[in-house]
Amino acid sequence: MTHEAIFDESATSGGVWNAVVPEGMAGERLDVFLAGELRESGLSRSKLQGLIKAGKATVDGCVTTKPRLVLEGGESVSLLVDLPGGDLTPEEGDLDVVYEDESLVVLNKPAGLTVHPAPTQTENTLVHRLVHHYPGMLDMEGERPGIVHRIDKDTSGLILVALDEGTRLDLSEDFAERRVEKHYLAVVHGVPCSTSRASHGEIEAPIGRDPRHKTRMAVTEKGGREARTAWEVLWSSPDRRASLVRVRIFTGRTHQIRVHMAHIGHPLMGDEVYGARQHKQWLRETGCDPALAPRQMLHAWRLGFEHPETGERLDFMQAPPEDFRRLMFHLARTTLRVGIVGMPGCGKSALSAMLERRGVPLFSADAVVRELYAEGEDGWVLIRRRFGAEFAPDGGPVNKARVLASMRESAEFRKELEGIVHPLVDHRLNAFWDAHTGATVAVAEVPLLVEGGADVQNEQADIAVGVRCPEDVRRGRLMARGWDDATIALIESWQWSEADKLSRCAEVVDNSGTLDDLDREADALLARLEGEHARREAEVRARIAALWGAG
Ligand SMILES: CC(C)(COP(=O)(O)OP(=O)(O)OC[C@H]1O[C@@H](n2cnc3c(N)ncnc32)[C@H](O)[C@@H]1O)[C@@H](O)C(=O)NCCC(=O)NCCS
Ligand SMILES: Nc1ncnc2c1ncn2[C@@H]1O[C@H](COP(=O)(O)OP(=O)(O)OP(=O)(O)O)[C@@H](O)[C@H]1O
Repeated sequence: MTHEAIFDESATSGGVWNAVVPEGMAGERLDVFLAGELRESGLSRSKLQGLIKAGKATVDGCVTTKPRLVLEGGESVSLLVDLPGGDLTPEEGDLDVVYEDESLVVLNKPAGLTVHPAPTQTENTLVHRLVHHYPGMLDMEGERPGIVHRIDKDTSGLILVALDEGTRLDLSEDFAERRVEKHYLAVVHGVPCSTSRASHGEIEAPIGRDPRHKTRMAVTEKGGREARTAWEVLWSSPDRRASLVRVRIFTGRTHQIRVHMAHIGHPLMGDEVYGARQHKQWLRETGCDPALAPRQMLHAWRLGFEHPETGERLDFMQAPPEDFRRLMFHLARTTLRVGIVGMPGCGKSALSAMLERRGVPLFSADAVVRELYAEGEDGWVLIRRRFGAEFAPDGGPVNKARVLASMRESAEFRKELEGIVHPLVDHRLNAFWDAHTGATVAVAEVPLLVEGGADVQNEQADIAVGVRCPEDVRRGRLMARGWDDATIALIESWQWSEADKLSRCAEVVDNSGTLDDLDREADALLARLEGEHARREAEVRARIAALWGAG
C-alpha cells in the first residue's frame, strides 16, 4: 500500500501529512506515532524528531516542538514535510498526450504512474515527465506545477494539467466550483442496484480519514467532508460476479470512488485496500489469475470543461487500457452450452462420446439417471418414498423394468415419476454448466431437452444439435438392444417426433453411415461449434467496446 492516500487532494503544494490519532494509540509519543505512520516513507525517527523540533508538526492545530509529547488519542496531527522545493529534475518518459495547446494539456495517464512528488515518492512522477516535455512549467511554483486535480497512482485515464500559472488558477477554480465534468469507468464486484432496484443511483456520504486505519479513507460520521458520486451499471458478467459501472463524481475526495463503491457493498475489483474481502473471495471462488485484476480497476474515462482562455467547451473520452479490457473480456467470456437431442437409438451417445474424446466436457442425462437410481441416491430415495420398495428395493438400484411397466400402464405414474426425476437432472445439468465455465464448448446429451419448450431450452442450453439416422437403421439398433416394437412405439409416444425435435436444432448431424463417418462428422461439428463460440465472443466484445467508445 502506498502513502499517496494520506496527502490531501486539496493541498496544492508541499507535503502536508494529516492523520487523526486512533484512540488505541493513547499514551504513545508523537515521534513514535509518526515513525509508525510514515514507516514506508523512509523518514527515520531522528529525521522526524528534527522536523518536529523545527516546528513542522501540529497537534490539534497548534505547533508543537516536542517529539516526546504524549498523545491522548483523538487528536489531529499534521506534519509539513519539506520537499526538495523548486528543484524538480526533469525526467524523460512517455507522455500520452490526448490534447494540447498553449495553456493546457490533457493526458492519458497509465496506471502505476504517480501524478506528483510527495515525501513517499520524490522522483519518477508524471510531473517530472511533464517538466521535461514542457520546460516552461518550471516557471510555476512548488512541486506540483500545473496540477489542478489528481487521479490515484493505480488509476488510469484522463488528467488535465495547466501549462502556466494563470491557467492553473482558472482551472483550479473550475474544479473547486465543480464546473469540470468527470466520468470514470470502474469494474466492481457484484451487480450494484439501488434501493428502488434501479441499475443506477447516487451516493452522498461524507469521506474522511478512517479512524481505524490511518492510511485509508472511509465514510465517516464525524470530521468527513461532503462527497457525492453517481453510478450506473453499463454491463454485468453472465455469472453476475462483476459489473462495469460508469461513475460520475461531483466532488473530488481522496479515493472517493473506491470508498463510495465499497460503502454500497460493491468495491472495485483489484482494490486490495477497500475490497480485500471480496477480492480474496473472487480469486478463491473463480480460480481466476490475480494478474487479471492487478490494480483497482478504475479508469478516468471522460473529462469535460470550458477552456479558460477561449471559453470553448472541451470534452474528452479515452477508452480504458489493455489490462482493463483484458479483465472485461475475461469476465464476459462464455461457454457455448450445446444440447444433443434425437430419437432413441439415433446415435446421441456415440456422437457425444466422440466429442468427449476431443476434450469437450460431457454431461449425459441417461448416465445421471443411472446414478440417481443407485441405492441410497436421491432418485432411489424419492421413488421409494413415493412408490414403495417394489420400485426401489433394498440392496439394489431402482428397478427399471418395473418402472417401465408402470409407465406403460399409467400416464399418471409417468408424469409423477418425471416430476421427480427431471428436476434432479436439471439441477445436475446446471451444476455441470457452472463447473465448466472455462471451456469454449460443453455438451449435454439430454434426450428430452427440446420437449421442455423454447424457454426452458434457453435456460438449459444455448443451442441444440440433433442427430438423425434412417428409421430402419435406428430401429435395428434398438432391437439389438432388446427393445421390441411395442416398447419402441411406447417410448417414442412420450417424445416429440423427429421432425419436431430437429426443427429446434441449430445443427443436424447425419448418422446414416459408419462409426468412422460419424467420427468425421464429429470433427466438422466441433469446428462449427467453436466457430459459433468465437462469433458470439466477438459479438460480446464488440458490445462491450461500444460501451466505452472507440479508441
Ligand atoms: C423409461 C426408463 C425406465 C427406461 O430405462 P432404460 O435403461 O431402458 O433406458 P434409458 O434410461 O437409457 O433411456 C433410453 C432412452 O429412452 C428415452 N426415454 C427414457 N425415459 C423417457 C421418458 N420418460 N420420456 C421419453 N423418453 C424417455 C430417451 O430417449 C432415452 O435416451 C428410464 O429411462 C426411466 O426411468 N425414465 C424416467 C426418467 C426420464 O424421464 N428419463 C429421461 C431422460 S431425462
Ligand atoms: N453409425 C453407427 N454405426 C454403427 N453403430 C452405431 C452407429 N451409431 C450408433 N451406433 C450404435 O447404435 C447403438 C445406439 O446408439 P446410441 O446409444 O449412441 O444412441 P442414443 O441416441 O444415445 O440412444 P438412446 O436415446 O437410447 O440413449 C449403440 O450401440 C451405438 O454404438
